[in-house]
Amino acid sequence: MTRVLPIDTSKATAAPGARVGVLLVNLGTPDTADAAGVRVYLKEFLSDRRVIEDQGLVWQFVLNGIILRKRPRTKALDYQKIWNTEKNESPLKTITRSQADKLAAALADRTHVVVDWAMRYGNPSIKSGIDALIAQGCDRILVVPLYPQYSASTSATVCDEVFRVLARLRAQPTLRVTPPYYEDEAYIEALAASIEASLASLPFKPELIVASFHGMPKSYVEHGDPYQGHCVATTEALRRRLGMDASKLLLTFQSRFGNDEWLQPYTDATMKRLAQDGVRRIAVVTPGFAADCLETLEEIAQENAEIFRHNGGEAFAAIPCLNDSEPGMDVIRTLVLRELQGWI
Ligand SMILES: C=CC1=C(C)c2cc3[nH]c(cc4nc(cc5[nH]c(cc1n2)c(C)c5CCC(=O)O)C(CCC(=O)O)=C4C)c(C)c3C=C
Ligand SMILES: [Fe+2]
Ligand SMILES: [Fe+2]
Repeated sequence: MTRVLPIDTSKATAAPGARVGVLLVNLGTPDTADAAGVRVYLKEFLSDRRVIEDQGLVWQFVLNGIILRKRPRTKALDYQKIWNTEKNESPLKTITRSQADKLAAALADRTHVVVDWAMRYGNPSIKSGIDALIAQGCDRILVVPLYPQYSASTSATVCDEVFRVLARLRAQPTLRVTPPYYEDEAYIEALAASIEASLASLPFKPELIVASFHGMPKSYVEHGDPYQGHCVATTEALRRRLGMDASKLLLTFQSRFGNDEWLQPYTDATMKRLAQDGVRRIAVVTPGFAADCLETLEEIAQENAEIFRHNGGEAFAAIPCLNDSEPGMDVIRTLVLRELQGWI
């Protein structure tokens, strides 16, 4: 008996040609800054087993009965504070698109390279990105998860989704995925340059700098996720490059979600403690985010600034992420060109 693969050939037939596709991928964000948009986004995000590892009945009840009833409304208000009203989209989308445009411009002399971008959750989806690259004749694709530090909840889930899309294709493109770049020279150099430039432009001199990374449940690391080690390696490399010790460049973890213990020290508790201990002027850098987003523009620059000031702090600066800046694009370009070797 002939076995027929259940393959979707509607859009994804490869055009003849030998082009190389580069797909930048970041986490994802709601399509609209209202409760309905945030609900759709959170439902997809928090139903991912890579993010919430125990998707059992208790979680189904908590997610559908509690979180998705309340959180979309409160988070929509947060998104409204940072929304790009000109483009009517989340900053994460604006910045990721610009990173892709600038990378395409930098690779313009390689006419057979096509650059596109996608979001792991929401839009534009990874499927639409891969379909578009294949439709332009790409038979090789380099996927670039925009996370300097690897974690299963971010980098691995990008690969999961890419492989789900490829699983439906008869004529699959050849695939490469960029590795985490948590201590690459270009990345550390770009972070250091951006910190030095920000410090030089501030109207005050911070007594210390806090490097705040997105947190995760401690148990994920105990089960083998290398994320914490990557964050430590980035921070230590930055300390060496800036000539600062652990008392001048602190490492913290933000964005705790739920009641489990997450990686410590927590950013918000550190803000409170520092201010109460008499620190008056600080700067916060967020090296784990390739682009500014809700977690940097609202949680750090607004919420944590407020916690610091409320407890006696006087001056707080949130240093922008590398985004599509010259040093930021240097990181992405260097990574992509290195991983495209042999293909271009
Ligand atoms: C268990 C939950 C979560 C884990 C683990 C997690 C890891 C993780 N996340 C990022 C990057 C981003 N997260 C963002 C938002 C966000 N993250 C979680 C939960 C977990 N993240 C939630 C529920 C949300 C949505 C906001 C909220 O409801 O609080 C974002 C911002 C997206 C945006 O729209 O701007 C980013 C980016 C990393 C790097 C990471 C790795 C440990
Ligand atoms: Fe997150
Ligand atoms: Fe947050």
